[in-house]
Amino acid sequence: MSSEVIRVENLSKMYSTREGDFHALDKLSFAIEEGGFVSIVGPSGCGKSTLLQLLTGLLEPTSGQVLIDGIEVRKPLPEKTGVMFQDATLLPWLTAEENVAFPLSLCGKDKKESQLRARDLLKLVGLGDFINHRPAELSGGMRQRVAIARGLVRDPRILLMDEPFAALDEQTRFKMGEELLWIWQETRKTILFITHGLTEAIYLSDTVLVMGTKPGRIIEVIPVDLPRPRTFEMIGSEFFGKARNRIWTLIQEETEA
Ligand SMILES: Nc1ncnc2c1ncn2[C@@H]1O[C@H](COP(=O)(O)OP(=O)(O)OP(=O)(O)O)[C@@H](O)[C@H]1O
Repeated sequence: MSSEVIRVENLSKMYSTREGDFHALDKLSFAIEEGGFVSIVGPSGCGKSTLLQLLTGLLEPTSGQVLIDGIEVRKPLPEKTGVMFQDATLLPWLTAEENVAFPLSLCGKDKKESQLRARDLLKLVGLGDFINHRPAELSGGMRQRVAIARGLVRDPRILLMDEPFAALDEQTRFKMGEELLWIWQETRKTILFITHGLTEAIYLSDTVLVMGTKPGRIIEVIPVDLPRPRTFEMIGSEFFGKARNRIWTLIQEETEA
């Protein structure tokens, strides 16, 4: 039986600005089951990154709460949540292996053990032959794979991903999505994936949460009833087309409102 790993309850966030309070998120509520893959899409500025920062514990909610494993998040919990951003944010002077092992060195783990763990993860993401390469010697897709390995290094149950493949070309992006699904199946992590790509969201996820704007809120929950493994041909299916049109219409209505 699956259990709930993430619960977001009536989550609201106001930012104080020179013009007064800005209502970024309004009473968001949703839950993600263990091992689930949930994507969030919505118009620019609807509060996706704000939501992710609240989930990481980097930002405090104005009201409501985020629960991880039933416990309220009040500070970053790197042992529970791995985070990935659009920019791989690797340290340029470190090798791929050292970058992946870096979070372990911060919490005082044994160096040899950390190296072995980093090496295993680099193999998992297909970079076993690149452990001694520095970020400048890797392609954009490879750098993102190093960032995935680093996100997994403390073996968190949850991966929070904020547009991780947005800067990649279309083919690399699709390939990275396939690889992420494979890694997800291997590791059974719970993934929350923020994207502007509607096809990407549907292709990867069990559920797509569509956000509206002003203030940011969830306007529709779209279950993706497609079998796994997902295949490229599914993108041309009637279900896929309908789901994409539905999300597109919702986002257009929000941007025009
Ligand atoms: N620190 C802040 N202070 C004031 N307003 C902020 C702050 N951070 C974000 N905002 C505002 O909150 C709203 C939501 O921003 P956020 O970055 O979460 O949206 P987003 O959906 O991730 O946007 P995008 O899709 O363009 O990346 C925006 O209107 C933004 O201008």
